[in-house]
This record gives sequence, C-alpha cells and structure tokens, in this order.
Amino acid sequence: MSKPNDMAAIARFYLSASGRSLLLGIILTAATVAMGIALLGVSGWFITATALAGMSLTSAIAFDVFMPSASIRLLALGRTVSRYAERVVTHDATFGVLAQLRERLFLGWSQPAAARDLAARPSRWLFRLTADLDALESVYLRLAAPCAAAIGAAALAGLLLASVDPRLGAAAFLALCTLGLGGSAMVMRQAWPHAVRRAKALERVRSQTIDLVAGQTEWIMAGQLDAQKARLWGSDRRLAHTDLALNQVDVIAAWIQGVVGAVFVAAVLLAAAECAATGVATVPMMALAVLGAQASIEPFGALRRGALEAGRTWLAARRIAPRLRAENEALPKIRAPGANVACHLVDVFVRYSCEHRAAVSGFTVSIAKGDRVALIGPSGAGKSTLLSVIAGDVTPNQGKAAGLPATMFTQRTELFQDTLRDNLRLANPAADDTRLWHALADAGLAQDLIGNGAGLDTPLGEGGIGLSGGQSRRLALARLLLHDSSVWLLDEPTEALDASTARDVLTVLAQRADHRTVVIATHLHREAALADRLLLMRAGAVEQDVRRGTPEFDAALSALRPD
Ligand SMILES: Nc1ncnc2c1ncn2[C@@H]1O[C@H](COP(=O)(O)OP(=O)(O)OP(=O)(O)O)[C@@H](O)[C@H]1O
Repeated sequence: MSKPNDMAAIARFYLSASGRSLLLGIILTAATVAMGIALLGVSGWFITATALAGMSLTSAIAFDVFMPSASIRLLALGRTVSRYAERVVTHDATFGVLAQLRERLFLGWSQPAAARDLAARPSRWLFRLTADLDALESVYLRLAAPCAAAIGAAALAGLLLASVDPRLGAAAFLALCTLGLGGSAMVMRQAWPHAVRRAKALERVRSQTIDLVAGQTEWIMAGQLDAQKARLWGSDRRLAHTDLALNQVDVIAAWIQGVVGAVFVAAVLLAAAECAATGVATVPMMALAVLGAQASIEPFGALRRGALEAGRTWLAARRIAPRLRAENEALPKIRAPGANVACHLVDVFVRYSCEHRAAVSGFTVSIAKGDRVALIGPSGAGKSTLLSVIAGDVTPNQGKAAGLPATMFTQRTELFQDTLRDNLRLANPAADDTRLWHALADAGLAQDLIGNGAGLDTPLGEGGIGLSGGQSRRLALARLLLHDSSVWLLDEPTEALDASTARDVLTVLAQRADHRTVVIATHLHREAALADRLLLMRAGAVEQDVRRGTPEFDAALSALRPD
C-alpha cells in the first residue's frame, strides 16, 4: 500500500499547481449535479401539480404554468452550460497540473543518478513516466471531484426531503453517505489488488514487447526468441486475468449499486406517500422529493469508476511522490580547485548503490592545468567512474573532489531523433551554421554531409540511425569541439573505430587540445600516446603514476593494446 504521505505529496502538488481552477471545477461539478437534481425534482412537481390542477376548472385557470416551465428551461440550459464549463475547467486544470508534473519529473530524471537508472531500464522507466502520470489523472477527475459532487448531491437530496420532514431528510442524507461512500470504499477494497496487478502486468507486457522487438537479433542468435515470446504471452495472460477480475468487480458493484439505489428510492417513495397521506406535505412536493432523491444517486456511479482505478492511482503516487521529493535535491556540483590546478581529488571513494564493491576507493590525485593524463588499467578498474567524478556527474560517497568545468567525450554517443543541426547545437545552442560546418570539417564529417545533399538538415533517427558508427563518433567529436571548455575528459575516444577514422579523430584531438587539460580513459596504445602522464588503476585505486621520459612510462605504454 502507498504511504499516505505519498498521496499527500501528490495532492499538495495538485493544489500548489492549480488550486483555484481545481476548486472552481469542484464547484461547477457540484452545481451541475445540483441543477440535475433540481431539474428532475421540479419537472416531477410540475407534472404532478398540473395533473392535480386540471382536475377542476377553477384550479386549472388559477394554476401558473409559466413560472415552473421557465424554471425547467432555465435549469436545463444551466445544467448544459455548467456541465460544459465543468468539463473544460476540470480537464484543463488536470492536464495543466500533469503538464507541470511531467516537466518536474523530466527535470528530476535528468539528474545524473536518476538518468543512470533510466538508461539502465529505459522501457520500464519510460512506461512509468507516461502511464503513472496518466494514472494520476484519476486523483482529481475520478476521485476528488466526484466525491465532492456525491456528498453535495446527498446534502441537497437531504435538504429537499427535510423540507417535507426533517427526519426523512436526515435519514436520506445518512443513507446516501453511508451506502454511497461506504459502497465506493468497498469497491475500492475489492478492486485494489486487481488494479495494482493490472498496472504491473501492463508494464511487464509493454517492456517485454519492447525488449522482444528491440533485441530480436540477440534473442534469435541466443536461441531464446521462443522463450521470450512465451514470457510475453504469460504476462499477457496475467493482464487478461486482471482485466477480467476488475470487470467482474465492476459488474457486481454496478448491479449492487442499482439494487441499493432502487431500494433507497422505493423507501423514499413509501415515506413520502406516508407524508402525503397524513397531509404533512402536498403530493407535488412528494414528487419533487422522490425524483430529487432518484437524481442524487447518479454521482455515486461516477465515484464507483474512480474507486475501481484507485489501486492503480495509489501505485502511481507511490512511484512518483519520492521522485517529487528528490526533485529538490541540488544537482551534484564539483568545487573549483586551486590556481593552476585542473582537478584535485583526495581520498575519493565511490560505490554505486546497486553494487557491493567500490568502483573507486581511496583515490588521491592532482592534475595541473594543461596536463595530458591517461587513465589505464583493466576493465572495471574504475576509469570511467573517475572521469564522471571529475566531471561532477558522480558525487563521491567519501573524500573531496574539486575540478574545473569539463566536457566529457563518453563511450556511447547519445544522438537524438532530430536534424543533424539540432543534434550538434546541444553542445552549443548559440552556434550558427558556419560554426557548425567548421566543427564538422574539423571532425572529418563535412565531406560526407556535402555528398548527401541535406547538409545540416539531414534527419537522424533515434540513437543516430542514418549514421555509421564512425560517423556517429565524428559527430560526437564535432560536439566536443563546439563546446568550448578548458578540460576534456575522453572516455575511450577511438574504441571500435577503424584505424583510419581513429587516426583522424586522434589527430584532431591532439591539434585542438593544445591549451587544454586532457584526461583520457583508455586501453589502447594509440590513445595513451597522447598523454604525458599515465595513471595505472587497479580495483578503483592508483597503482602507478608515471611521467613521460621515464622507463616506467615507456614500459606501461608499451604494455597497452596495440592499435
Ligand atoms: N552506472 C553504474 N551503475 C552501477 N555500477 C556501475 C556503473 N558504472 C560502473 N559500475 C561498476 O563500477 C565498476 C567500475 O566501472 P567503470 O566503468 O568505472 O570501470 P572502467 O575501468 O571504466 O571499465 P571499462 O574499461 O570496461 O570501461 C565496475 O565494477 C562496474 O560494474
């Protein structure tokens, strides 16, 4: 079950984002329901009173038909206008709140730790970001507003009946509240586990479908395609079961609600008949009261539908609320180092939350401005993690880190479904086309683009579809060149590139790195050869720190993988 403060956090967000519109929406919802009750009641009164007046000529002549019929027209018109306004206001307020929530969540997910989670399970988190947000629609549209409308309807029906007999009014109000709200609570309780299971099953079906489609080649190569399909069918069957269970709860609840509603109206009718028989009230007033009571049941139907989905709404709140709270955390920042120093780390310790072993442990190093340093060592030694610490992307669990603003050339090039121009401008939004072409020329990509005709307008698919691996790397290099910073952090910049592309990339890097500090994480001789200092890392710590011109430097360099 969701912690109550998760739901409170969502409610607070709703109120702070659009409190007035939400209140107006509730008032309009209540007004629509009230006019519906009044419309039915006055119509009943009018028909009955007209019939009775027609029984004698004098009463027929004296009977005023204009006032009630004008009231009925006014109420009918008013109800239509109010319902329209209610739909516009409530939906506009809800979608406005969800848009703000989406913005805050996307900002929250752009924080380094959250972004790493997202990158590790993209389909799962993407589904949560979209489906959970949609589920929060119900908080107001299907729970808060109908609940307020239902209580308002019960109060109005109570008042109508109280005008006949106060005891009848109080009994009707209590009966509507206990049966209506209690019934909705029971529906919520019955539907809750199915709604939660349904949300989880739907999430599994979607992420397994994405995995099946995106990893088709891998599934086939590993001979696991049928097994993955079977898993997907299994999840789909579970989803169908939960759908069926929820439908059953809904059908039974609707049936019970219908029966209880009919019994309630019958009881009001009997009580009203008794009042009419004893002369406590007139027959037309009885008709008004009974039909008003009948109309007051309607909002409880809307509440039932919200109650059915409450489990899913609570699950969404539980997942989203912590991210809302975490959203206020400051972005990790790295302190500025002293003069002439590009980066200074003291006894840095990093352990990722999902790992038992430290990625970097007791790491102390100082890199002067203009130094060219290569981090070398076996896979998993902590080289990339250290670059992230220097970049300020990862905050050490212990120790001190200080560094100048740096640009990272990561192992994976993130390219987006957009034009080449906008993919490049991520690195420097102010860059004009001339500057972009220069960067592309320096990165060795300009010729390829001139050849294809579309130039900077070349559309790229998701993940850079449309470019070869080498071209993507060159595009990343162009971005690095566009983002003017004094410290470059290069994570295996030419890994997996053919020899000629690698040579070109390294030549450009060497030329453009003249006045900068460069830290390269590498396994390759050709990359480490750019450096004047080698830091050999093992199990997250420095094992050797050697400088060019020493036999140890040459030995460490020659031990690296040849090109
Ligand atoms: N985002 C992450 N979440 C959890 N653990 C991670 C993450 N990134 C790295 N690690 C773990 O931290 C340790 C160090 O990884 P890191 O990538 O820093 O090593 P590396 O020396 O750069 O390796 P490689 O040369 O293979 O790139 C490894 O045990 C790795 O599994």
